[in-house]
Amino acid sequence: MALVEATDLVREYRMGDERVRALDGASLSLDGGQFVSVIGPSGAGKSTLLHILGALDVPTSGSIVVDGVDLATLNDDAASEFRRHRVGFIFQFFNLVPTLSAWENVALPMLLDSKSLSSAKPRAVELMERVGLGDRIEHRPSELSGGQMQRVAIARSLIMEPKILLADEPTGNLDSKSGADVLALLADVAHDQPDRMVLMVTHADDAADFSDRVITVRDGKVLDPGSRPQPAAPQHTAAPVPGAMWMTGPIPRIGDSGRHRAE
Ligand SMILES: Nc1ncnc2c1ncn2[C@@H]1O[C@H](COP(=O)(O)OP(=O)(O)OP(=O)(O)O)[C@@H](O)[C@H]1O
Repeated sequence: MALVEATDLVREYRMGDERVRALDGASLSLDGGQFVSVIGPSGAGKSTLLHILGALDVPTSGSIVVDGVDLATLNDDAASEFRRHRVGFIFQFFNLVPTLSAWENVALPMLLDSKSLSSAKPRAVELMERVGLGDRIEHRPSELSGGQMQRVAIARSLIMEPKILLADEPTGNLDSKSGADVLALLADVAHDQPDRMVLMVTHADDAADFSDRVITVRDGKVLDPGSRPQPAAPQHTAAPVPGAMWMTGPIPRIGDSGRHRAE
């Protein structure tokens, strides 16, 4: 079974007497181990699709199953549990807490899951090293570049070992070099584990260069709904991004540092 199976998703918004169909029968099948870009014109329904995949929103009709969980059946508590443990979110403006250090930002999801700061630290530091920022763990967000802040956000999104990473315009606020580094890191993260995937909504011109698959959304529909694995990200392996030497090696799992998350 695919990691993500969406069938005939409809999301309708009511604005007074008017109805807007943000999604209008969108279907999609996605496998693990892939970096998938979602492109399409403004207002096509890309963000709406991403929100539904991440259990931030529910469809008006249609079915959405992620990692074997039927999201339409979840109550609020179960949806929040699903988001905490199975989904990582990455945003255009990083959403880091300015008063916390970089590693504390990375550890935050574990604190929200009732872990102590001290027990979360080794894992947070491991992930900071994984994204190439082992020498920036005590820096505050204001002391980091945009690209570095986004790498902290990626480390944070990984700390609960999610099955899907959802990124909404993650390079929209970055220069092209930092943006390419972030895209290469996301591709690397997707390829690390066969049961994890990264889905990114983007307008970036070079996104396709790093993606295993590019999906177009138009008028609330997915134009290519099939699951179609393609050769793994040729660009960043064939032609490494300059300065991206930190993008090697598997992401350490929580068990590697002797801790376990509560289920
Ligand atoms: N909360 C809402 N209430 C009413 N209409 C909404 C809401 N959210 C989205 N829409 C409408 O649904 C449609 C799809 O919006 P969506 O944000 O998914 O598009 P998008 O493809 O992500 O666009 P962009 O590339 O500009 O971010 C748009 O017409 C939008 O105005």
